[in-house]
Amino acid sequence: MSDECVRVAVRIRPLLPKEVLYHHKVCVRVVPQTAQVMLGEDRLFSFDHAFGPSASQDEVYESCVHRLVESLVDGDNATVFCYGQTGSGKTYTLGGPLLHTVVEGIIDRVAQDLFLFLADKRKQSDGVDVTVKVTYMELYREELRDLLELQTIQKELSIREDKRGNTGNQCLSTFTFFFFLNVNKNVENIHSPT
Ligand SMILES: Nc1ncnc2c1ncn2[C@@H]1O[C@H](COP(=O)(O)OP(=O)(O)OP(=O)(O)O)[C@@H](O)[C@H]1O
Repeated sequence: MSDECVRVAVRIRPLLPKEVLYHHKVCVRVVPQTAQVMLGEDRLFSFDHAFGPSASQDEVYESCVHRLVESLVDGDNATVFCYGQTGSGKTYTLGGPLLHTVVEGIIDRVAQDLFLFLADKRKQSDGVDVTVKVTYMELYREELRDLLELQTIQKELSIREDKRGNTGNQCLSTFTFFFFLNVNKNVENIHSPT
C-alpha cells in the first residue's frame, strides 16, 4: 500500500445516447499512458488515476479500491468518496445491478472482496470472531436519510462525534453479519439482519 493518505481518480463517462443524438461534443480526454486529463486544447490536470470512457468497472475497482479493502482487513480505516456534478456517473461507478448498471460497481465488489479476505484471515488464524456491520445513509441538501429503513426514510438523523472521535449515527439501521471460527469444526456463517 502506498504511503499517500488520499488518492484522487477521475473518470470520464461516455456520451449518453441522448447526448449523441443532440450532437454533444466531448471536451475532455485522458492523455494516453498518463494519469492526466486534457480539458479543451491546452488545460492539463493531473490525478493519481485517470480513466477514459472505455474504462471498465473492474479496472476502476482494481486500481483504486481493491487494496483499500485488503488494508481494511489488516486494521486500517478506508473511505471511498465519489464526487461530481449530477449525471457525471457517481451512482454508476459505485452501484451494482440494483443501481443503474448490469456491471457491478464498487459497492458490490467491496462486499465480495471483504468476505473473501475475511475467509482468508480465518484460515490463517484459529479462533477469530468477526462482525461486519453495514449502514447505508444518504446526505442530500443537508438532510440525512437511512436507506435501509424505507418506511421512515424521511426520519431526522444527525451525525455526531463520540468521545473517542468516532463519527457516526447510532440511530441508523444496521445489517450485521457474524462469523464464528471454531478450532475443531468447520466455519459456520450466520447472517442476521438487525
Ligand atoms: N462509465 C459509464 N459508462 C456508461 N454509462 C455511464 C457511465 N457512467 C455513467 N453512465 C450513465 O450516465 C448516466 C448518469 O450517471 P449516474 O446516474 O451514475 O450519475 P450521478 O453522478 O450518480 O448523477 P446524480 O448526482 O444526479 O445522481 C446514467 O444513465 C449512467 O448509466
